[in-house]
Amino acid sequence: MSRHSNSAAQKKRNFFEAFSKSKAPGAERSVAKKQVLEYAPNAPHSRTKDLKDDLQNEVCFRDLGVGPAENKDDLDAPSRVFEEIGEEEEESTDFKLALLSSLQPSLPPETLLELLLTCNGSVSEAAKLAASPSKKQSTSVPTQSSLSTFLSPSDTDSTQSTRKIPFPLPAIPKFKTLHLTTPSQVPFYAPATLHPSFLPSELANQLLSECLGEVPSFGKYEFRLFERNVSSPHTASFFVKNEEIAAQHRRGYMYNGSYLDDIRTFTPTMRTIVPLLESFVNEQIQDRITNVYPDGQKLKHMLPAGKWHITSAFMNCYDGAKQSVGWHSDQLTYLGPRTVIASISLGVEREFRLRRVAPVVVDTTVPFEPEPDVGTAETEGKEWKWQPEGQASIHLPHNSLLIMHAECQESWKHSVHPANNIQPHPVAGGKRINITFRCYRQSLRPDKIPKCKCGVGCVLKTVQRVKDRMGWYFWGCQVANQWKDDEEDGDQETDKKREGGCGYLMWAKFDEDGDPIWE
Ligand SMILES: O=C(O)CCC(=O)C(=O)O
Ligand SMILES: [Fe+2]
Repeated sequence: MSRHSNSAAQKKRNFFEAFSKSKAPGAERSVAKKQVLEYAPNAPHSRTKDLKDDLQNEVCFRDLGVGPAENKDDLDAPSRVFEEIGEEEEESTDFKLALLSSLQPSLPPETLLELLLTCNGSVSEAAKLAASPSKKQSTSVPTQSSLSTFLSPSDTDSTQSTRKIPFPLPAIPKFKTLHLTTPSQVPFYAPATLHPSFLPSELANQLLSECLGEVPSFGKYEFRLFERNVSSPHTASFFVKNEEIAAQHRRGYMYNGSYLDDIRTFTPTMRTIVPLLESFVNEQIQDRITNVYPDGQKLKHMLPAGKWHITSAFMNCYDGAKQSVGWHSDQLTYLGPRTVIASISLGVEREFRLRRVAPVVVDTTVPFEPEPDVGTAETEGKEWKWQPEGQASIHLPHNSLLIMHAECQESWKHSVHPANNIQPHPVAGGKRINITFRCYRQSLRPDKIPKCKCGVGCVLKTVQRVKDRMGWYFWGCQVANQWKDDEEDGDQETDKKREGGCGYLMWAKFDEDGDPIWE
């Protein structure tokens, strides 16, 4: 049974934050017939330049290319690990493990493997990490431990905690993957906070067990990209906090033109951890306002401090090393601008990547004019040209909490990278479970959101690639990203219209606290 239905086409599947608990009957068959592509983050890059593509290209293929190696001395953070994209996996893992073992003979193989994974396969960096003082004190590492347990206090805290986090963040050189190996490094290179082990361990294990009970009935995201049906290489489902919110969702929450009709309520442990999350996340938001954002003020459109609360969550399951999620930013339709998302990881440790794709825009009511000294954009005459950047890589162990802060969805994209190897988790086996807890706004309920000319609820997005409009919000038609079923073939005119949608676009305005202003 599909999680989406639509009065016109019950079986349509959606993109963006589309969710399906289980596949539609016959989905496998239609997938094969229609040449469904599995959306892979490493697929060839397709650069888009205009607003139409901003609308259609929510998933941004990884912006890779062969370019000159950057000078590693350009950046001066000693504990950072850079790797050239494309240099990974030149030797087999066994070979690397043997090499690492010869450099660090006192460490057990599982420790060496975790080090190697954490360092994305770099033997030299893994050896450096293994040689750090706190590492030498302990030769056995608990399964799925955070990398922070390897590091001496000087690696984790003393240097970083006294430094001010820059805003906006400095650019990561293009073609580089910057491995952030300790939680304290994270906010210096990505708009995020990492807690390496958030819940009491019993509670985390209980949550994991409940989630593992849910995942067998999850389905893949299915959507349309560049006129082809595509399915995401992982499974997911959607949850809301209580029945009252579920009832609201059943009355019309849409994702790419279809109603979300299969909604689960939080499991008992999800409910238990809501207050813990809300209090920690609000604390972190306040800390960021005080210490990071300009003039100690919240960013325009952010919820006031203390107001972040959980209404809903996506639960994702990555079964095995190769399951992943491609580059995307989360759909803002019901979240509104400058949203904060709290993401808990359970089971197998996987690599989460973040890449800035647009300048950080603070005031979106006037045409964007970046400050000359931010180092995140460069000018040619009067035109601001966005420079492609490299990416930050954050390894998310069991029970870690990653907070994506308010600038994350508008200016950055994120992905879960396919892994070469994973270390199986004693309970989850090869699976990683991820729950992204979200705060939907009452002011952005479905009945308040504009409809496009196709009669379908609009999607809210940010302009990320069009000069002079960078950071502007718009309501747009999302029909082009609807999964197209077989039975829609035949009438060429109708098919053509469905394929491209109606092209509806309306600029979106929000007040200081991010609630919509309708004119
Ligand atoms: O699995 C993750 O860490 C990220 C999931 C995600 O990006 C999403 O649910 O939108
Ligand atoms: Fe996401």
